[in-house]
Amino acid sequence: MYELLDQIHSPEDLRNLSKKQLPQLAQELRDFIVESVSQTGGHFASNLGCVELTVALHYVFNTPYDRLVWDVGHQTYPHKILTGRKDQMHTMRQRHGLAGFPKREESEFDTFGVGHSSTSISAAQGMAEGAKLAGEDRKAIAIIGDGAMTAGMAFEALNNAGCKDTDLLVILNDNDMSISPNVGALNTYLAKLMSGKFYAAFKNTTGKVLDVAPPLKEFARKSEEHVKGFFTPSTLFEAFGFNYIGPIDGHDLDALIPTLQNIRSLKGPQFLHIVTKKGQGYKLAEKDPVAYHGVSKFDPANGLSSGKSGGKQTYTQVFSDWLCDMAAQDEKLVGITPAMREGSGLVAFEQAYPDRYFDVGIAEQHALTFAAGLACEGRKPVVAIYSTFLQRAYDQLIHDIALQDLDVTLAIDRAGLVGADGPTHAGAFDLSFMRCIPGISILAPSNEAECRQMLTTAYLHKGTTAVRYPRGTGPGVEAAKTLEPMEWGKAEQLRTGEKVAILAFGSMVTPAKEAAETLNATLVNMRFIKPLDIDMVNQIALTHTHIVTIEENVVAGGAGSAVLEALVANGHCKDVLMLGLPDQYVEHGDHAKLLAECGLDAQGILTSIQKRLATQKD
Ligand SMILES: Cc1ncc(C[n+]2csc(CCOP(=O)(O)OP(=O)(O)O)c2C)c(N)n1
Ligand SMILES: CC(=O)[C@@H](O)[C@H](O)COP(=O)(O)O
Ligand SMILES: [Mg+2]
Repeated sequence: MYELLDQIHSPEDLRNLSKKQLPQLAQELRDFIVESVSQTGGHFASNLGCVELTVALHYVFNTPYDRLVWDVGHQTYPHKILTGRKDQMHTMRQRHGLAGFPKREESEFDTFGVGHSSTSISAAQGMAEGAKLAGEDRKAIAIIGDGAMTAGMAFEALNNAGCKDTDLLVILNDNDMSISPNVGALNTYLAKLMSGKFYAAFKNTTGKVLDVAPPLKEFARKSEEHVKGFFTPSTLFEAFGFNYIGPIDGHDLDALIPTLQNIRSLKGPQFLHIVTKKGQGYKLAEKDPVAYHGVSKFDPANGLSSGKSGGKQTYTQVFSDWLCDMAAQDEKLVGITPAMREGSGLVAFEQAYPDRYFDVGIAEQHALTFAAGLACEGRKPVVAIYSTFLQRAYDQLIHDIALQDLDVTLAIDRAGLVGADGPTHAGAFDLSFMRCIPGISILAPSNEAECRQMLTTAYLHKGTTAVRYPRGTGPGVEAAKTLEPMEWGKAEQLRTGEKVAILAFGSMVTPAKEAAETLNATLVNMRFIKPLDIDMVNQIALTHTHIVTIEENVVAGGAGSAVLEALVANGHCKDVLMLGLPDQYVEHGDHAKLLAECGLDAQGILTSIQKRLATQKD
């Protein structure tokens, strides 16, 4: 039972509370998040850090008329709870349940769909300009973390918004953390602001007392100057044309609420810098915000279980081991991550080779062009990147790397569906968008051992190469300790059957095995999407009547399309069934169940082929 929280069904209810009741509400909200996320899993520490800010925003602003635009969106559980979704929190990130990120279809309070970072300022500015054009006085507020603030897109938006007189409020939620500790010059700069004249008291208090909270007179004066246009910038954000306010304690409602109320009446671009603690209120998360960034189910009394999973190795672990082993063999190897050290498996590499490790912040575009520069100087860059985030760096992949035939290896994790994070994070498109780039080579392993071998193969191959592998574990084929490459461009025929040939790519080789057995079909592990093994395709076409392609990528433009193109180019006219992800966004949920929904589990593959055969006469 939550005395106040149970009565809040919309922000209207929240706005009917007295200010005095808000600290209790915040405490209940925090308790509820601990209870609920410990039962469902999901993003955790950032949500605890955002409780007071969320209460204050919905209290002060007239949501949903006023637009709250959250960056990344992994910190929006308090927002979801306060906007009528408390009773659905137990469905978090499950199929047909609540999404882990804001989603426009889910609620009118979710003004903008997110998952990828650093979009909030642009979107909020668009909304603010839209309101102005419509003659409406609504407010637009972007809430962005210090990690998300490091991306180029955020600065593109500041650069644009700061020269307009549009009413836009940017709130920087600075907790000195990205997923791992935040990096870069901006982070150093924010730390300086923190330790400066404004904020001396915060660090040594329980977070309740501020020397200068709220600095109302100060910001009223500054904003008057700002409007008059003769103010001298003293922070980076002022130099960008914003009226800078802060830093203030983002856990202190007595500071947040009057500050926001005052800002609300100000005109032009406003920038509020708040300081929070990731994991606030749950000691274990405060102590280890990296581990508690995203969690699986846990016992709130004891925290995350520290015992090893004991299960199979994940592909990420295979990559992590390979990277360290290859780095030991080749001193030219350098490893790059755009802010995904843990997720991409670079922790061990950073520890062993700190000088050759580069966390460039949330900056995928920069990560690739930076790799290109290193390659120009004879280094051998390995960029570890999630498939979905590589989308951000498409031009850099073409223009800065492949076009110049630079020797860069992309280790593309989370290729295919990712499960609970849903469509914003699915690696559904990389085969399609990379396959058309001249000069690039693309490999997809069917198991862990092959993953290691392919990483070696790609790394030793001169030129731009990509190895794409899925989230989580594979079939459990233990990787060798050696660094042996495989034969370049050659597929592997796993089974010889009759009439039907299944050409499977990467993660789809294992589920295709059952169908191949049942149908007495030929099964080929294609291994290379580019260069495609044309000899194999020709030989299959000459000896089979039906060809089936299977991939964990959208069918449109993917690996099956490559096979189709090869068949046409070589004059084969065959019945081809192309299986893969559909031409729609696959929602969040359990990975295996989603694959089954897409017909990409063993049974689904068999059924699709049988249906097709039933419609064909040979
Ligand atoms: C374009 C993009 N790259 C990487 C990520 C992965 N990612 C999600 S949250 C996060 C850290 C964000 O840090 P911050 O904005 O400070 O929020 P905090 O987690 O500290 O609350 C990262 C790197 C992402 N969502 N989008
Ligand atoms: C919000 C975000 O982008 C990350 O926290 C992401 O959810 C991590 O995904 P993995 O769990 O697959 O590393
Ligand atoms: Mg942060």
